[in-house]
Amino acid sequence: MEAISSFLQPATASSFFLFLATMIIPVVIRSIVCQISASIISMWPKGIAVTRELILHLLGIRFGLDNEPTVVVQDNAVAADTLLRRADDFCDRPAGMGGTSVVSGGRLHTITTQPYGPVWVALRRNLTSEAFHPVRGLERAAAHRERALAKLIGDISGAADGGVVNVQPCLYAALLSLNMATCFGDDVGVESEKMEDIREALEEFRRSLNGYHVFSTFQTVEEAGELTQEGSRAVFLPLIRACKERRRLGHPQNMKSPSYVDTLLELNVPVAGTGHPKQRQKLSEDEVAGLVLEYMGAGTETIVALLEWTLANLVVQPDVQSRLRRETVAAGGEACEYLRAVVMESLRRHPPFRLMRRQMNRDTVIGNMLVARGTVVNIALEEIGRDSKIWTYPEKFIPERFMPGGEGAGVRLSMGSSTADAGKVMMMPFGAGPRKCPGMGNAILLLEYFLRNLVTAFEWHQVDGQEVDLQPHYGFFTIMDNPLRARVMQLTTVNATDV
Ligand code: HEM
Repeated sequence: MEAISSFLQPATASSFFLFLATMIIPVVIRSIVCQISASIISMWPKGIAVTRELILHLLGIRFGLDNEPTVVVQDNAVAADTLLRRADDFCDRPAGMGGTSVVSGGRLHTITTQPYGPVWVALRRNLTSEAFHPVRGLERAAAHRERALAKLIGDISGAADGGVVNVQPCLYAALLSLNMATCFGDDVGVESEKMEDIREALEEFRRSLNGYHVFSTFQTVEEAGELTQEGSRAVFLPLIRACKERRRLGHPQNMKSPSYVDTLLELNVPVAGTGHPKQRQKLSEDEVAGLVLEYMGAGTETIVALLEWTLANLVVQPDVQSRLRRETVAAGGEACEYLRAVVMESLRRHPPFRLMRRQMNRDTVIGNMLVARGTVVNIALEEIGRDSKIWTYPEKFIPERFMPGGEGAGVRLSMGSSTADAGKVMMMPFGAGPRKCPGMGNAILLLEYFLRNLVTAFEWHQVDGQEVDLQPHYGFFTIMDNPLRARVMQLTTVNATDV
């Protein structure tokens, strides 16, 4: 009693009521408005979902920075219309929020975060015309791929504890070493302890991204971004400087086979905001570090996640695994139609990005709804690939659907900017339109390369008493909630087969 009465001394009592007025009442009002907006959301036409932030925005009510007006497009016809027919209205990404901001620590230095304009064109063109050039770039990386595969096979054989392997760390180490080699080149000696620092920086990047959810506050994202930016500078700047030194000494490797960092150091980008496209400048070291983090993050996490999901499905469905092995062996270890079907089914069923974010740069009609400039548009990539109007048993992993006669036969992943493509949209794991993923060709090549070698080198089985759990963990990337453990049986000594 004494404690309560002293708590209610006149001065404290008035602070208590002030506390009620400032803290509790807005929460109550907010909850009532949210209830109203939730009912409006439930009545919204199918195909487009709106968040309560958009309703609040339309009602003229905003609660802090995290209340961005947001639309979620769930229908593939609406998504195609949005991304292709109205591409110019959707070519920006939300600045200062989202995973893009995490990557750049809140500064617009990566391809993903650049506003649609000349700097974005220069950075993106550099990636696609060099490292990811469909012939020159991908051939340049062939030796790196072979080394990464040999490491992967060795690690899986070595890590088998009574035949049981934790798959993800082996995949991660192989993809990391491959991306390090294509990013920095062969001779910027990335010794194992440096590799460990890099793994930790990316782990930090992944942790901060996975802790990030679509409706996180701006502050959370910014804090995570600063941490990541700091860690990645410490790790990547010495390597970038080593590349610079190698260039200064005129090392022959730069001429023959430039790495991604070599191309970035060579690049001249337009000076943003001057309006003079011919006025150009070199990238700063920090900008290069941001682009390196983007390359390493996007190129490692996505491929590792998809390979792990695919192997998990092959463990659960031994008949699919046997058919894949049989047809790959029949094709002389090379890519075959069924391999492509397995990869397509994985991309449909387990796209690493559940949502893709854009921000509208003018008032536009999406579906039948007029949506204001500045609204964040989320395209629900996962839901689009699981639309039961298009896919039979959409939740099941059935590669046969992509074989001749199946509902997905002939589906194209690369919707360009042509509006004629819009009718063919059935899934878009790589996005669509001018800002679609520039790593798509490389990603498919890597998925097919590692997968065909992994199924011909090993048989993959369930661990006795441990069922494979296909539950997803939805962070920034969609990964397995319970990482895959598999019992492996070595079949052959592998000769890496490359494209
Ligand atoms: C299976 C692997 C991958 C998937 C599923 C994937 C998916 C995506 C998606 C959905 C987007 C957004 C596209 C849009 O807004 O329309 C994107 C953008 C991007 N991806 Fe990928 N990605 C993959 C691999 C890669 C790789 C290997 C790299 C490069 C190392 C990469 C680099 C990028 C970049 C730089 C962007 C931003 C493009 C821009 O804003 O212009 N991705 N990716």
